[in-house]
Amino acid sequence: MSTILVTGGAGYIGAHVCKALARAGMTPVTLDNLVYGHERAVKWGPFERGDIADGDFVRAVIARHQPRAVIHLAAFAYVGESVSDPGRYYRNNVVGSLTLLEAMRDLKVRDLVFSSTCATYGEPEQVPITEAEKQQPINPYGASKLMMERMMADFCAAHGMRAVALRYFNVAGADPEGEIGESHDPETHLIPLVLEAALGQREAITLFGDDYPTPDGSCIRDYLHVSDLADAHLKALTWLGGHPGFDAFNLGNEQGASVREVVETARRVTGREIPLRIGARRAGDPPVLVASSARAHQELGWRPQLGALADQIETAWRWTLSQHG
Ligand SMILES: NC(=O)c1ccc[n+]([C@@H]2O[C@H](COP(=O)([O-])OP(=O)(O)OC[C@H]3O[C@@H](n4cnc5c(N)ncnc54)[C@H](O)[C@@H]3O)[C@@H](O)[C@H]2O)c1
Ligand SMILES: O=c1ccn([C@@H]2O[C@H](COP(=O)(O)OP(=O)(O)O[C@H]3O[C@H](CO)[C@@H](O)[C@H](O)[C@H]3O)[C@@H](O)[C@H]2O)c(=O)[nH]1
Repeated sequence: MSTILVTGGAGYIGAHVCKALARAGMTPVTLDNLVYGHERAVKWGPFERGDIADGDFVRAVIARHQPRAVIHLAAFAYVGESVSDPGRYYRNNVVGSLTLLEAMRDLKVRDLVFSSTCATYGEPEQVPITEAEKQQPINPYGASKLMMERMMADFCAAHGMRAVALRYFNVAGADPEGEIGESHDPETHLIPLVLEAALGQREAITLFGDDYPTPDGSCIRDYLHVSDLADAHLKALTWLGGHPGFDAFNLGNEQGASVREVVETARRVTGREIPLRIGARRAGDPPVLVASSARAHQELGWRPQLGALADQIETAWRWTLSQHG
């Protein structure tokens, strides 16, 4: 059986990746320090609690489990916080990732799939965004992810590694079978906050800026279901086998939805009231981020199945109800 080390496997996306790996007959080994993750989400394969920045620990985990590849999701991912506390982001996402890369180099684990982000593009010149777009991040979170991409490319060139950066757009929804979902504390993502408002746990949702250059004035994002995203990791692992060096893929649905549209869709799906207040813009938010995933379709043979925003919100709503309902 093939063993895959999954850093951040106790987190939202990582747990869905572990489930997909197990379903495909592989053994995921979760490495997570639980700073944001949950031990109860580690349901498939062994759990190693610790920090990616602890080189001795990472080396011991690799020596013990002999993974054939690493999927690296462990990171801090709050855009707003990265603007107010950049050191926290560079330390965890850059220094921590470098420690992991060095451990892989030392123990000769060649293959790496990395959680990157469309935030590495900053404010794109062309939408939909292809991989050819210039990477000019406008917040430290995006910059920290871009730095890791550069380190990966250099390690591939110097040490014969094979690595792929998956540049996710906005990840949404929950496991359609209801086993896992999104449970962040603090929660900053739009859809879970909207659903908390639908549940009555939060008075209203604040719209961060209604004066963007978009048709309804609110920011547009490309929402991708977390199970579709998990599937792309499996496809990327297979693809790496025949492709030495570094490469990157944009992963999205190629459709934009505005914040107002997300709220409207959630009202329809839940049948509940969701009060909306207009607030100020949030620092570091580009107006429009929509993917071109043509390369991922062609090269990886990946196609999202849950493209409709209403379906994505529906899975998240069922998860929310199961946790709080
Ligand atoms: N959620 C999104 O929309 C989105 C979009 C683009 C990229 N990403 C990236 O995907 C990855 C996963 O995101 P998520 O939404 O699942 O976040 P998450 O916070 O739920 O998961 C991250 C996990 O990493 C762990 N972790 C953090 N630092 C660690 C460290 N130093 N050592 C060990 N474990 C550590 C946390 O405990 C957590 O379980 C992140 O790298 C994020 O940047 C997320
Ligand atoms: O209470 C809220 C929360 C969010 N938003 C807006 O909703 C949109 C989506 O915000 P959010 O769900 O916080 O996602 P992003 O800030 O777009 O960031 C996510 O998506 C990025 C890729 O686009 C990833 O890199 C990040 O890790 C991930 O957190 C943005 O325009 C926000 O300004 C609001 O108006 N009100």
